[in-house]
Amino acid sequence: MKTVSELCKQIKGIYNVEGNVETPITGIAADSREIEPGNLFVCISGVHVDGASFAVQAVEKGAVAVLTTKHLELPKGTVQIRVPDIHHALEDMVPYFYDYPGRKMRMIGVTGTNGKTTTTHIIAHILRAAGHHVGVLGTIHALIDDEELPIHNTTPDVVELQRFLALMYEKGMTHVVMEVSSHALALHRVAGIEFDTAVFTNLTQDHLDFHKTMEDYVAAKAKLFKGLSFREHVKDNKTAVVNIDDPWSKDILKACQCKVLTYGVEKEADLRGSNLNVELKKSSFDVTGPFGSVHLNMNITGLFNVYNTLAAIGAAHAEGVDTEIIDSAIQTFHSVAGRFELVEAGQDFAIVVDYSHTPDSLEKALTTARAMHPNRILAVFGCGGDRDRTKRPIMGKIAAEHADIPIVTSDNPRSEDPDAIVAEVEAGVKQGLKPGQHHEVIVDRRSAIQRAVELAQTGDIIVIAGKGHETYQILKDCTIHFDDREEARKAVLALKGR
Ligand SMILES: CC(=O)N[C@H]1[C@@H](OP(=O)(O)OP(=O)(O)OC[C@H]2O[C@@H](n3ccc(=O)[nH]c3=O)[C@H](O)[C@@H]2O)O[C@H](CO)[C@@H](O)[C@@H]1O[C@H](C)C(=O)N[C@@H](C)C(=O)N[C@H](CCC(=O)O)C(=O)O
Ligand SMILES: Nc1ncnc2c1ncn2[C@@H]1O[C@H](COP(=O)(O)OP(=O)(O)OP(=O)(O)O)[C@@H](O)[C@H]1O
Ligand SMILES: N[C@H](CCC[C@H](N)C(=O)O)C(=O)O
Ligand SMILES: [Mg+2]
Repeated sequence: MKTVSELCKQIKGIYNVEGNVETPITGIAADSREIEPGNLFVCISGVHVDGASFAVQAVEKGAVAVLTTKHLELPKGTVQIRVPDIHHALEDMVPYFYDYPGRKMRMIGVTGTNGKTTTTHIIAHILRAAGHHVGVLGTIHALIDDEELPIHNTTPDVVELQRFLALMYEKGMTHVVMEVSSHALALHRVAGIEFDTAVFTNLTQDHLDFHKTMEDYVAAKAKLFKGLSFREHVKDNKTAVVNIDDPWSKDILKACQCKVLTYGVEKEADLRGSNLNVELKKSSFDVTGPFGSVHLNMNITGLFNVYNTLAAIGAAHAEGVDTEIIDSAIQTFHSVAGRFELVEAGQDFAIVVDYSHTPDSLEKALTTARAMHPNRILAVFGCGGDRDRTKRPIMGKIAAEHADIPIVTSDNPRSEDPDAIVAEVEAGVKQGLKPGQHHEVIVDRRSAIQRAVELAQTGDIIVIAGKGHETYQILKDCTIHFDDREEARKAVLALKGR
């Protein structure tokens, strides 16, 4: 526990305190619904609401102090810490409050547009095989060894993140493998963490609603690698693991002042994959690296997963794991939920549920399906509401070019009109269609999946893209339970029962 005075001493800029500075603080929360007695409540002005409007509620729940930019009318006795910039103050205070857990464990960060979740899971699997206690933070969940905890964002805000890290340290984790999103880097969510190994997977279009340009997007990603140069604290021995085949790797390499390990398939690299052989449920490839050459058999498929595996091998190597352990762990790794996941309900065609929700990942998923030499590919996909609109027609065109039958549907429309979103996607589909090629638009996702199953013939592959592991559909007024895997299975069983 620390006092208000101790916390305030960390603030690098100006601040003003009203109330008893010796008040002890039991925890920090930016969400009034999560306040526990003795906590400091942080008022964040968000996209939807101003956290300050929940300050009174937070105090009623037991908050003893409030961090705010403006004077608030609060119950007597509540400490008010006023700062000009909440985010800067949080960066200074929160990691200190939790005793900098991100400096006491080996921290491995993975950034890039696609492949972060998959790569973090492969790295964690290898580190566990080497006998380490590993925490994982990312899109699907947080893992502390094999204990699973829910998470709000791919990379949570500084308060939630430091709380997770403190818990991981307390529970004996020696390593943390985490996805570091560009939002997190731009919004300083990873403040106070000293990364040891950082991985760059790739950079292609996404999130331009937030970053505006690709240059701004890569600059955010590069921050992770600049951070590897800090020599302020006790850690040393830092490595950047970089996909050299990606054209944006030049910008990442410019930011690195530490050891670099490159990986790739096309260009000369420290770790190079070759002789790829893909099947629906498995694949194999050769990897040549500092340790010589090995042939690897994997239970995951696709060229994109060769890249993810090379990245993971590089990170594990940087973390000092023996080559034999790395090789055998790769061969016992099983896929991540919702990433090229097969739905098998006795049908004579394949159904793949995949989390591709960007132009590049959709193309990768469809070309991987094509490499299986299917009869035809049916692609059921959509684009999220309240997200980068410019990717909609691009994804539509890609689906038309790489699938035989594109079926446009809804994917978390959020506050937007679902009909308007699918219309923007369909405009792109029309640009990519070949003469005589059939396409459909079915706004209701359940009906779209049923339709694909009805249309499927022996030897086809249906790729249901965009939602992967998600078990919900976010609509304007509510979020409903929705799971592509369940829907596909139900659709097959219903068809068989007819
Ligand atoms: C645009 C964005 O980044 N939004 C994040 C932001 O939400 P917001 O600004 O809308 O917050 P808000 O709802 O207005 O609330 C403001 C404040 O009031 C507080 N509040 C709110 C309600 C209440 O009853 N009591 C209360 O105290 C909230 O806790 C918050 O501190 O702050 C929230 C709390 O930290 C985040 O969960 C939320 O992420 C939303 C869910 C989101 O979807 N973000 C995406 C764009 C994102 O960050 N994605 C990246 C990349 C994903 C990837 O590509 O892998 C990620 O890392 O997840
Ligand atoms: N290295 C890669 N390059 C391109 N596409 C990939 C790669 N790895 C995975 N994909 C595709 O992207 C989808 C999402 O993969 P994954 O969840 O690992 O990425 P992510 O970066 O964590 O995504 P998010 O930004 O949503 O967190 C997969 O379902 C697959 O279709
Ligand atoms: N991390 C991504 C996930 C997108 C998943 C997709 N199903 C959608 O809702 O657009 C985002 O928040 O943009
Ligand atoms: Mg992810």
